[in-house]
Amino acid sequence: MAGRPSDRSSRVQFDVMRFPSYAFDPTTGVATFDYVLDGPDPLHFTETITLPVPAGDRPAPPALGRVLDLLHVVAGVSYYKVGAPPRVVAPKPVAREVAAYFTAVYTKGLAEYAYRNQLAHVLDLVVEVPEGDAEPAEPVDNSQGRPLSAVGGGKDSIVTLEILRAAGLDPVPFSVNPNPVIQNVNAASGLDALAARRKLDPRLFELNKAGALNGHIPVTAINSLIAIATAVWHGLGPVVMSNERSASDPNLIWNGHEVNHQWSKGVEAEGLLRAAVTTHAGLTEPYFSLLRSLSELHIAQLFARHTQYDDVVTSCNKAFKLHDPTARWCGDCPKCRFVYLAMAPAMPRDRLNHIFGHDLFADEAQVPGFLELLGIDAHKPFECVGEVEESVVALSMLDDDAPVLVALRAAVPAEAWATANREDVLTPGGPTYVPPAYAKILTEAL
Ligand SMILES: CC(=O)N[C@H]1[C@@H](OP(=O)(O)OP(=O)(O)OC[C@H]2O[C@@H](n3ccc(=O)[nH]c3=O)[C@H](O)[C@@H]2O)O[C@H](CO)[C@@H](O)[C@@H]1O[C@H](C)C(=O)N[C@@H](C)C(=O)N[C@@H](CCC(=O)O)C(=O)O
Ligand SMILES: Nc1ncnc2c1ncn2[C@@H]1O[C@H](COP(=O)(O)OP(=O)(O)OP(=O)(O)O)[C@@H](O)[C@H]1O
Repeated sequence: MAGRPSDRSSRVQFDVMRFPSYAFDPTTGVATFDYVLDGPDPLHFTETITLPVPAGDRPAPPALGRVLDLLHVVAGVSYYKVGAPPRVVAPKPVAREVAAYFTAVYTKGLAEYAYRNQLAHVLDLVVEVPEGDAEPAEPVDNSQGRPLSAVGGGKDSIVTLEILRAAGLDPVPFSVNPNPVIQNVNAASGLDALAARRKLDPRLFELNKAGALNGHIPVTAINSLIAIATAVWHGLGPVVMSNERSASDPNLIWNGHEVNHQWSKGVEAEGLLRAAVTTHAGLTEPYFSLLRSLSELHIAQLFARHTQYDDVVTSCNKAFKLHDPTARWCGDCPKCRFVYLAMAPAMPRDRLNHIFGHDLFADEAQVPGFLELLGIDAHKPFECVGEVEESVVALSMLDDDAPVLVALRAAVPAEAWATANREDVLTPGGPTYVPPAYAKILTEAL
């Protein structure tokens, strides 16, 4: 069928998503991943991911190919969402742990997309795996290597980088598509960083412009596998993430399923990814989040110790858009409001306003947005923000009479104050996969 992309994506039914092939060139670091939404009138896509090539002709180890096998399937979510076919068929036989990870990424990772587009079947998908035995992986003991520390430009990864550095672990900063924010954060760290490039198939943007199905994808799962592939090729140790405790909390329940905007940052995704990589690629210590036990409020307090990033740190997601990004904080979105509130108890107001370039507590138009964070009148926004309790505790730690604070104090009901416990929010807790040696340095840093 000919026609504009919208005709093809929004009217044509696709039967199945397939993964025809991928290729990797170790001389350039370029990997190309092919996808097809199959049906009477199929759509083909190719994504290109360029890994940094290690110095000294370091050969690509077998484990690298194994990690790329996983990345091929996981990066397919961007293209799956164009048509949401009822079947997804993985390209080759894999172990149970790997199949479970694939299914979780396509269901839980796409839950917000499914909810917003009312595509209930997406949450019930089971990624099909061809018959046959998965070839076992050779064990690779990577636990003692230099950690690769994923840097996203925001406060959390800065805190991790500084904890690893202070412990003498000589971390290697790493980012996918570092934009000026990330480049400036790396420059402020003074450490030599690695970077990978990721290029979505431009066809996707044409289809989106023409009204194709679209929505949120679990981007941390993709960035994490690119980071693991880079660490493997460069002979580094574990990939260390900065995903916090509250990332595991769902935004809402829909048709009996949890919908979590941050699913691939959560602890369930972390455990499933670790199991998949260990089983399929043999790495003994592939990946963990150092900050998993901490609240955002706690991380903000740790961030406040490091003033050398004040001119560059940026957590606002609008600065990370592929097209027309803001230079830094937009000053008017849930993420800006949440991070501003979380940092406020930890630093003087003029330092906070210098970091943000905005005084959010002076702007009464922001009150409804802050009320949302405080759990009044809405579910947790589909954004990278902490728990309601963290926001209430942060507010309880502020005692000045800025106009927004006065309005918020008056609006928070008595029971919310009573249930928000500062001790709970600022005490590390919950399940983590942090290995003992790293848990020790975290404890020493707190
Ligand atoms: C920057 C951002 O927040 N983007 C979300 C936004 O997309 P938008 O159209 O406003 O801008 P772009 O990100 O430039 O995307 C352009 C189109 O490309 C599609 N796309 C992008 C990346 C990708 O890997 N695959 C893609 O298909 C995208 O759908 C656009 O059509 O709204 C989108 C729809 O809700 C979101 O999906 C975009 O989110 C990005 C993928 C993104 O990087 N978001 C992170 C800042 C983010 O949300 N991180 C979460 C963790 C989520 C997780 O589980 O990993 C967090 O930090 O808590
Ligand atoms: N472009 C990227 N490349 C590599 N890792 C990234 C990238 N963007 C985010 N990450 C990592 O993904 C995880 C989640 O990102 P997130 O944006 O929450 O973290 P952050 O930027 O460190 O802090 P903040 O929550 O303040 O924005 C972090 O471990 C972060 O380091």
